[in-house]
Amino acid sequence: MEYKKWMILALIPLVLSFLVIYFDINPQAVTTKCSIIPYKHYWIASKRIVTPKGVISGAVEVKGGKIISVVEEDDWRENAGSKHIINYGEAVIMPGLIDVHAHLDDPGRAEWEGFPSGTMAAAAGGITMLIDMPLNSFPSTVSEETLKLKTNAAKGRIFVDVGFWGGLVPENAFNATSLERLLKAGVLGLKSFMCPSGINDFPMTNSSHIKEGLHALAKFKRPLLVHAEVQQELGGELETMNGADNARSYSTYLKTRPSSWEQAAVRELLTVTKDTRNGGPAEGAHLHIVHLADARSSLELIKEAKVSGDSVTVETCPHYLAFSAEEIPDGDTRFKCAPPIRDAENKEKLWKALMDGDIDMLSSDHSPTVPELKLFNDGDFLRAWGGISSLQFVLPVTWSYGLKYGISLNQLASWWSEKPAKLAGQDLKGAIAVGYHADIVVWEPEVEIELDDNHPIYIKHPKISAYMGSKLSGKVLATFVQGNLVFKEGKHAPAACGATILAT
Ligand SMILES: NC(=O)NC(NC(N)=O)C(=O)[O-]
Ligand SMILES: [Zn+2]
Ligand SMILES: [Zn+2]
Repeated sequence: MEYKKWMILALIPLVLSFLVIYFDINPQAVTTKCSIIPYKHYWIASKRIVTPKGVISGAVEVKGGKIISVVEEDDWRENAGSKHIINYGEAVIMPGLIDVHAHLDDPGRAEWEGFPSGTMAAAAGGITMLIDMPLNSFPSTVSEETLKLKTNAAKGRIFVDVGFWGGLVPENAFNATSLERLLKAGVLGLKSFMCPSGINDFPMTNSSHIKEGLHALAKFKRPLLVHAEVQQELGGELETMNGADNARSYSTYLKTRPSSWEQAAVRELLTVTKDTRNGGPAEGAHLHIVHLADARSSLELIKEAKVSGDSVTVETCPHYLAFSAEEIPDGDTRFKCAPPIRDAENKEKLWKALMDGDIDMLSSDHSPTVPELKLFNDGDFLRAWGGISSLQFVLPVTWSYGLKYGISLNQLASWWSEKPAKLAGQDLKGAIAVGYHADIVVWEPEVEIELDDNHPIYIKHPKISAYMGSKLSGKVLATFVQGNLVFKEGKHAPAACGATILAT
C-alpha cells in the first residue's frame, strides 16, 4: 500500500512535465475544436498564391491568426526547417471571400436559413466573412437593441466571421440619436430600400431619408447600401399580362420590374450623393448600390457620378452574370429575384462593366426562404418569394462563367475580397499580405464539381437553389478563418468559432 502511494507521488512530476511540454509546444491544444489542425504557427505552401503583387509560388506563414510572412519559392526552401507545413501543390491559395450581402434570417426566421447552416455553407464555399443584411430576420436590425438580438443569436453559432448592416427606415431616419446609437453599437454601415422590401417591419425610404442617413454616416465614415428600384407606372408592357398562365412565364415577371425602375432609383440617388464629394456636407459618407442588374442607363449614370467625384460604388451578383431571362424555364421560381435577371445582351454588358472596373465588386445576395414560399406547384413568378440561394457556390460560379471572358485570379480576389473589405472598413482583411488576418481559401480551379444529391451542400434548403443540377469548375479544398482551419474537404471544425465583427 505504502509502496503504491509512493509510486503515484513519484509519477506526478512526470505527468506535470508532460502537460507543460505538451501545452508549450501546442498552446492551442485547449481550443482545437475551433480548428481542424492543432497548430497556432504553421506554413501553407503552393505554386499559386494570389497576392496583391500577383500570383507567386511560395508559402504563407501564419501565427496567432495572422499572416506573418509571405515568401517566394527560393527564399522559402531555405526556410523550411522542421515547421508545420501544409503543402497544397498546384492548388490556389487566395484571400477568403467577403460576401457583403447575405440574408441569414436569424433570429426570427431561422427556418429559412439561420447562422449555423449559413456560415457552414459560407465556409464550404471559401467565404471567410459575410455581412448579414438587416432584414428577413425578425425583428429587423434597426436599433441598438435589435442589433444585440443579432449578436446574441450569432454567439457560438457561426463558422466564419460575421458583420452586420443596420437598417435605415423611415422610423429612425430623422432620429439622429437612434441612428448614432445603432452606429456606435457597431453596425458596419446602413442599408435601405427604395421600393417595398417584402418585409413588413422594413419599410422603404425616399431620398430625404437617404440624405439624412448619409449625413449621420459621414461622421462614422461608413457606407449606406441601397436597393435601387423605384416603382414606376407600368404601361404597355403589361398589356399581354392577362390569363392565369402568364404568371408562369418569366417574361411576365420581367415586365413587372423593368430597368426603368433601377434607372429612376439611381437618378434619384445621385441627387443626394453629391453631398459625399470632397468638401461636401456629407463628406466621409459613401453610397453603395447593391445588386445592379441593369447594365445600360443605370450603369451609365453611376459612371458619370464617379467621374464627378461622388463617393459611390456598385456591386452585381453571380446570378446576373450566369443566367439570362431568355433561358429561364416557365414556372421555375428558383430564378426569381429583384431586380430581375435581364436579357442575354444585358448580361454581356454586365461582364464588360465588371472587367472594365465600372462595377466594383460582387456579392451573393443569398436570400433564401422555405421551399413552400417558392410556390413550385403553381410556378407563379408574381407571387413566389424573390431571392436566389447561392451562398456556397459563388466562387465556382464566378470562375466557371467568367472563364469565357478571360478573368484572372487577381480579378477574382479584387471583386470578392479586396473591394468588399474596403467597403466594410476591414483594414486587416481582403488580401494575402503581412499583418492581415489569415482568412484564406484553398481551391482547385480546374476540378469539376457536380451539384447533385451526392455533393455535400450546407445551405438549409438546397432544392430552392437555381444552381442545383449544374456542373461547375472549382473545388474548395480548405478554408481558414483567422488562422483556424474551419473547413477541409467536406468536414467542418467541431466548434463554431467565427467572430462577430463590429465597427469601433
Ligand atoms: N427581402 C429580400 O431579401 N429581398 C431580396 N430579394 C431579392 N434580391 O430578390 C433583396 O435583396 O432585395
Ligand atoms: Zn435588395
Ligand atoms: Zn438582398
